[in-house]
Formats: sequence, C-alpha cells, structure tokens
Amino acid sequence: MQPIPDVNQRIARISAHLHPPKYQMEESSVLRRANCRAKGGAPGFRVAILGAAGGIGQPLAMLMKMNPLVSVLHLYDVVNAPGVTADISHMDTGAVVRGFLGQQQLEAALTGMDLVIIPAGVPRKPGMTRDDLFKINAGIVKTLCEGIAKCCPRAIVNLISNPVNSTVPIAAEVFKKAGTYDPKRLLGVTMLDVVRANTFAEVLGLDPRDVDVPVVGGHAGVTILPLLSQVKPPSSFTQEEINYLTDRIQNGGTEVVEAKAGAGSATLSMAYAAVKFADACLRGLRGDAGVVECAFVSSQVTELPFFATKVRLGRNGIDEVYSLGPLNEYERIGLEKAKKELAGSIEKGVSFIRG
Ligand SMILES: NC(=O)C1=CN([C@@H]2O[C@H](COP(=O)(O)OP(=O)(O)OC[C@H]3O[C@@H](n4cnc5c(N)ncnc54)[C@H](O)[C@@H]3O)[C@@H](O)[C@H]2O)C=CC1
Ligand SMILES: O=C([O-])CC(=O)C(=O)O
Repeated sequence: MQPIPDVNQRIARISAHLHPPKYQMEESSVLRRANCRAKGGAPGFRVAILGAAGGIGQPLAMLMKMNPLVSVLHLYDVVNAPGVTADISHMDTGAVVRGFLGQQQLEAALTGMDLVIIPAGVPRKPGMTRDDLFKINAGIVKTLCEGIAKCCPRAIVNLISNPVNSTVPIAAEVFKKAGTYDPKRLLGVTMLDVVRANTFAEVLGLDPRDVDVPVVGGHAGVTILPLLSQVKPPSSFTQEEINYLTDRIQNGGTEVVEAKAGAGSATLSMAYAAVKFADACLRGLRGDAGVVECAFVSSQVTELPFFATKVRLGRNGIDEVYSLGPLNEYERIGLEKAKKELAGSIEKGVSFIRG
C-alpha cells in the first residue's frame, strides 16, 4: 500500500496533465519537465534557432531535435514559437526543447548557447533579388547579433538570413562594436549551393551522394561560383555541360522562388543543408578531425574581407580557410564577376552598421 502523500502527488501530477495551465513559454509543465532533464547535465551541445517558427525554422528545428550531438535546443521566434516548441518537444529523441517568444525572451534564448543558427527574416517573392531583402533583414540580423554579443559571445554563429553577402558583414560589425568579434566563429551558410551542385551533377550520371563540388564566392547570382574543375570524383565536362550546371547552380534559389509562386523560397532543402552544416560545426566543436565544408567567412583568400571557400572546422570554429586551388579560364572570369558584385554587397553591410 502506497503512503497517502505519494497518492496525492500522483493525483496532482495526473490532474496537471488533464488540466494543463494556459500555455506560457517559460512556465508550462512541459518546459518545467524539460528543465529538470537538462539539469541532469546530458552530454552534447546547446543550440539555439532564431526564426524557428518559419519555413526553414520548423523543419530545421525538427532535424536538430533528431541530432544526437544536441542536448538542449532553444527555439526562438517573434511569432508561433509556443506551438512549434510543444510540437517538436513530443519527439522521443534526446535533446531537451525550450521555446522563447518575442524580443523580451531573446536573452534567455541565447544564454549559454554553443551554436546559434539564424534563419530569421523575410524570404523572396518572384521578381525580387536577395538584395531586395536587405531593408528588412539587415535590422533583424543586427538586433539578433546584439543579443548574441551580450548573451553568448563565444557561440558559433551560422547565418542563413539573406542577403548572406551583406548580413555576414553586418554581424561582424555588430560583434566588433561590442568587442566580441571572433572571425573564426561567424559563418555565412552557403551549404545549399553545394547541396544543389552535388544534386544537379546527377544529370551527368553521377550519384549526388558520391559527388563533392566546391562552390566559392558568395550566395547570390554570379557570386555563386561552382568550381567544376575541382569536382570529386574527378570528372570532365563539355563546355555545354559546364554552362548548364553553372547557370542552374547560380539560379537554383530563383528556380524554387518561381515554382513556389509567391509562397516563399527554399525551405526544406535549406533546412536539410543547414542541418548538414550545423552538424559539421558541432563535429568540429567535439574535436573530430578533417571536418571540411564551404562557408562565407572572414577571408584573406582574395582582396575581399569575406569570401566563401572550403574551411576546416574545429574546437574554436574555423581552424583553417582553404585557398581557391587551381582555376581554369572559365572559373577565373567567373571569379572576377563574383568579386565585383561581392565588394558592393559587403560594403553595403558594413556601412549599415558604421553609417
Ligand atoms: N542562406 C541560404 O542559402 C538561404 C537563405 N534563405 C533565407 O532565410 C530567411 C528565412 O526564410 P524562410 O524561413 O523561408 O522565411 P519565413 O518567413 O518562412 O520565416 C522567417 C521567420 O523569421 C521570423 N522572424 C522575423 N523577424 C524576426 C526576429 N526579429 N527575430 C526572430 N525571428 C524573426 C518570422 O516570424 C518567421 O517565423 C530568408 O531571409 C531567406 O531569404 C532561404 C533559403 C536559403
Ligand atoms: O533564393 C532565395 O531567395 C533563397 C536562397 O537563398 C536560396 O534558395 O538559395
């Protein structure tokens, strides 16, 4: 026979389940249970997603909840974070999920994080360029990065919000202003360009799982520069194939924007790419050797202050930024075009903060 106090406690617990308190982001029974488990000190990394209720944010949150390297997952948005958090928290994987809604909860969302992934901001509609998003997204990225500088200045930042060619310089300037800038820890996510390049190579009879196309430069139009001469396994292409692949990789984003016809841009393939990239960052943090991916980072590879190339990821973020390697004539011409456009986009981001 159970002593009476235990019975009362069990009744109270069952009653709390049947009549849960009105959902509040930090007060619900769900979040309290999560807090208890997190205090157990489960090994793994603490990851925040800013913009977690969006088209990218939701599948990204789901996939990060499935990642065994993640012990705590913070989901922040200015809308709908409670619903997404409740939903994701029912997945029977290891990571503890907590939700945070609105600016007043940004600091709580960021405190103690090892990795912050940012897909917050508006997406394109048909007819727009990524640069058309600058007006709205620049301010969003600025605010979020000010929060990071204050609450988790040592976190690795994966910046997805467009235009990446400008938002990464914005983030760098915000961190410089706050005195927390570490170029090794700020990475613009260009992984989707690599994922697309590997996929589109299947038209040439290659299995995407076996292909590795380095994509360098930046993340918009001609700044997206696939280096097909360096594809692995080594393959030779006709000029017609090179033209087709380069054009399709550079315009992959627009292809999705037009197909979605006003309902946004790539979300599912982007979430896949973001998780592939975040997982690489976490494996680097764990100390795995030889983790190499392309990203838009602070760089001395060209005369520009930021450039996307392969980088080696380690315990402190970027351990090494790789050079471009040998380029053919077609790629050299592409590089000059890419640098010209990139210079303007980088400058636009820098002056947004410096004024
Ligand atoms: N780097 C890349 O390869 C790619 C980048 N993108 C970019 O990712 C961004 C997000 O795209 P989607 O998820 O499709 O857009 P979405 O509109 O579906 O979601 C964006 C989310 O950000 C949230 N948000 C807005 N302001 C915020 C703030 N101040 N703090 C926190 N959250 C905020 C919104 O509430 C929304 O839930 C866009 O800028 C898009 O261009 C999209 C695809 C690929
Ligand atoms: O095209 C867009 O606007 C979204 C994006 O960056 C991509 O899909 O590569």
